[in-house]
Amino acid sequence: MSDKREDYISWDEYFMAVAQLAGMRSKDPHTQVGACIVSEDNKILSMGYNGFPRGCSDDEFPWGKTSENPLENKYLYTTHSELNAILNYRGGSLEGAKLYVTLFPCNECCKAIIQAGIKTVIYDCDKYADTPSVIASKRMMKASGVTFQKYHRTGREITMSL
Ligand SMILES: Nc1nc(=O)n([C@H]2C[C@H](O)[C@@H](COP(=O)(O)O)O2)cc1CO
Ligand SMILES: [Zn+2]
Repeated sequence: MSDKREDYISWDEYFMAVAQLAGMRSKDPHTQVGACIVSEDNKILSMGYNGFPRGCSDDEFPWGKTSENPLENKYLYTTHSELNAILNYRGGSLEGAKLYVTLFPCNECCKAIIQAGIKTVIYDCDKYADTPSVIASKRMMKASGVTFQKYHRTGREITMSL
């Protein structure tokens, strides 16, 4: 009998890699975010990335962020990866689920995460940690019993031929 492989990827590597892969679909030139929602028993339930809502053309709506006119910037139009992942799930309840996300959730997604019943957030980057949005998000997660933990990078590199 042959021994099993030992260099298989861990659950955390697997789900964060799926979140990263989803983020690669984003058209945002500055920040690409991906999310993957996983059940308590490690089944992938949903995925999402940041982008404009259905029907709002990636070629017609603005991707910039520096115009003085807010209507000419992306912020009023983008759906965040986490909200997309929640809304993409049509299978019922997300109660007790885990969310893998490449960037810490903002306060708006945080509210959706809490109300959807997601109980654990595993995030990679936290580049907006000092903003009121992320500070508020962490405050709400703590108050409502949603635990958040930083993903521990392993340094493993994965290459794929497509
Ligand atoms: N957690 C998040 N999930 C997301 O999907 N986003 C999206 C919204 C924008 O499309 C982009 C942020 O743009 P910028 O301000 O870094 O140029 O990432 C942003 C955050 C930050 O809280
Ligand atoms: Zn958000």
